[in-house]
Amino acid sequence: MIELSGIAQSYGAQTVLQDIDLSVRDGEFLALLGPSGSGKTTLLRIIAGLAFPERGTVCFNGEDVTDLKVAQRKVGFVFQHYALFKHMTVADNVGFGLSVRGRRERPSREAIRARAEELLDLVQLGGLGARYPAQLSGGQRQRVALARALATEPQLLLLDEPFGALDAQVRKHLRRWLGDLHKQMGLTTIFVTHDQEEALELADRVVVMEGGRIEQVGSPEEIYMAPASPFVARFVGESTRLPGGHLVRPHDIEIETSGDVGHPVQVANVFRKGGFWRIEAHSEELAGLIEFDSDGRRSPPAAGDTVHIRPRRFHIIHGLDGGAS
Ligand SMILES: Nc1ncnc2c1ncn2[C@@H]1O[C@H](COP(=O)(O)OP(=O)(O)OP(=O)(O)O)[C@@H](O)[C@H]1O
Repeated sequence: MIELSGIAQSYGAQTVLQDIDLSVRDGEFLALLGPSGSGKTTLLRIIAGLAFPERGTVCFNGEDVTDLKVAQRKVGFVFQHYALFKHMTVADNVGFGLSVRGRRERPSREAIRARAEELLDLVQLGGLGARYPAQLSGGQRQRVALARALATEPQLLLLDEPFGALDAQVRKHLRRWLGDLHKQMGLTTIFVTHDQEEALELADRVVVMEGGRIEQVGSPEEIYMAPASPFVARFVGESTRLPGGHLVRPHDIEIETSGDVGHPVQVANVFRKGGFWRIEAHSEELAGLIEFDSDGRRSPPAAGDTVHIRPRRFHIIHGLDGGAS
């Protein structure tokens, strides 16, 4: 169990984190999600022991580790820019954390080699230990970095945008793979992402951050279906504002074909979006465009048409009239 209490950090006049309270359960897969500059990486570095907070405490299993350095915390981490050692083979990269241990704790050379091979199998790179990083693809390199992080048997795994630099396909593939690996190993894992899809798909719980504060902590369903603030509603998933001020998911709006119930809107643009149509429309009551979706198998309304729309009942995001734009 990891417990952060009252964590605060600033750089010069800029407050980067304030009043951060957070508990992470054993075995949990937790996502820190937020826009650029919201403080995710700073928080992760404080949990790792790579940075030290101005105020607040970090506890691992009831022990105060706030002042302990990274090497004393038993954490493994993969940062996007924490590159592999180019001049070392893949196997030596994986075994690095073990080979630099003090003489008493250092396993034998053979044991390190065996452990590296075992971990390379785990990340599905068995047999590639003799290669150099330059002879691997980007996705393979990230898996080596993960194997390297796991080599020292950390009690906690920290990942900072581990797949950020990869193309969308590889990223999606590695995301699934990481989810499976977590299920298999059950290691407490905290990962930073600004990609809501990644957070919602992988995490047991998502921590949404903005401006150095936690806006909401919850399961992916809670975050998506019951956002605690307009910020969360806008940042996680798509939302659109209806006359009356409610925010609604575009796919939860339907066109009312029987009579004149619902809100009359005038269609401005229609786009094909995979299996459905995305429609943008104006309303006399609202500045800005309302977005909603229509079944892709039916022909969509045309620009200039007036249609009546209404939200399907249960998924209105309530109480968010203020602040929405
Ligand atoms: N060492 C530092 N010195 C000064 N300012 C810093 C330092 N590290 C971070 N900051 C500032 O703190 C704020 C939060 O940065 P942080 O990297 O934690 O955000 P983030 O949410 O991880 O963003 P990103 O997704 O862009 O990585 C930013 O405004 C950043 O410029």
